[in-house]
Amino acid sequence: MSATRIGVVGAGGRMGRMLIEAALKDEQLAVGAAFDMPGSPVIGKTAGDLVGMACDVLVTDDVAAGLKNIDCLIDFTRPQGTLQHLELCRQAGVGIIIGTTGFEAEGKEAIAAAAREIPVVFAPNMAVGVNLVFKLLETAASILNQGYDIEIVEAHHRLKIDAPSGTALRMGEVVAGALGRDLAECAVYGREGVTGERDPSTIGFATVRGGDIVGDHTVMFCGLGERVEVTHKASSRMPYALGSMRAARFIAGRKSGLFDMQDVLGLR
Ligand SMILES: NC(=O)C1=CN([C@@H]2O[C@H](COP(=O)(O)OP(=O)(O)OC[C@H]3O[C@@H](n4cnc5c(N)ncnc54)[C@H](OP(=O)(O)O)[C@@H]3O)[C@@H](O)[C@H]2O)C=CC1
Ligand SMILES: O=C(O)C1=N[C@H](C(=O)O)C[C@H](O)C1
Repeated sequence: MSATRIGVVGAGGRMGRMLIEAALKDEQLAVGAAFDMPGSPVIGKTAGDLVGMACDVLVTDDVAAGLKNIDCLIDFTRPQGTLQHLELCRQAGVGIIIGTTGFEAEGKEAIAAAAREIPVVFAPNMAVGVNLVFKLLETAASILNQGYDIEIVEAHHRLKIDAPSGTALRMGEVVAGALGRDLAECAVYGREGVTGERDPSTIGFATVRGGDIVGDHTVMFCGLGERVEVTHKASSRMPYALGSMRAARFIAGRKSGLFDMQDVLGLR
């Protein structure tokens, strides 16, 4: 069987480089294209240059042209860029894996609409461990469903631009869903001043930003006399990249559909 050819957009970014490295080490995948922003210092370099490995695919800013050389695009950029790339993929009939976070509702709707024509994996966290945690949270919330206050704490590096993280928000959705609540109605994003006593129906979020923290998430179920904490800590971005490689293999040969990592990992 021939290798699935992937393209990486945002190739010079933290995740872009990790994705190229993971794909070059994967015998079932090949790097067919690499893209970054016009004017980026990585344009004109090879994908291999970015990771110190052998690969002479040039980094270009012409996504539309490069889609001809790939079966699937992997996008960890920014919502505005991702939505442009999504439209190009839709026009070219190429599948896309979206790791970008920070979308508004309109952006999520555009992704769902495109998935009616092309295969899309869209997940705020591609790491297997985090996706296991989503399942653990369903169980925890369904058992600790009364008398426990839920607080979600996340910590990331100083360069992260969105908050709370996409993963923290998904954790909130999972817990809210298991408790029959709507996160949009019960989320509290930070507290300041005289807040009054805690409303037991709320799910609180707290965000830490600093240094080179790769990504920590803790969901706390705080009762009287006991507290359960479910924590995931990433010490490398490679688990996100390896999950993305699994997603690339998952959509190979599919015609359309909106999937997440629970689908890719068979956890649904
Ligand atoms: N789902 C998951 O498992 C994970 C998701 N993420 C998410 O992935 C995204 C990227 O994270 P990270 O790699 O740390 O970020 P970086 O800033 O390191 O990389 C982003 C890359 O995208 C490029 N870019 C920025 N804007 C655009 C645009 N409009 N069009 C095309 N390219 C663009 C940047 O180019 P330039 O540098 O020239 O601006 C850069 O190469 C974030 O949303 C993050 O939350 C991160 C890790 C895991
Ligand atoms: O920006 C990051 O770094 C990360 N972003 C994702 C998120 O917002 O959840 C995933 C991971 O936590 C790293």
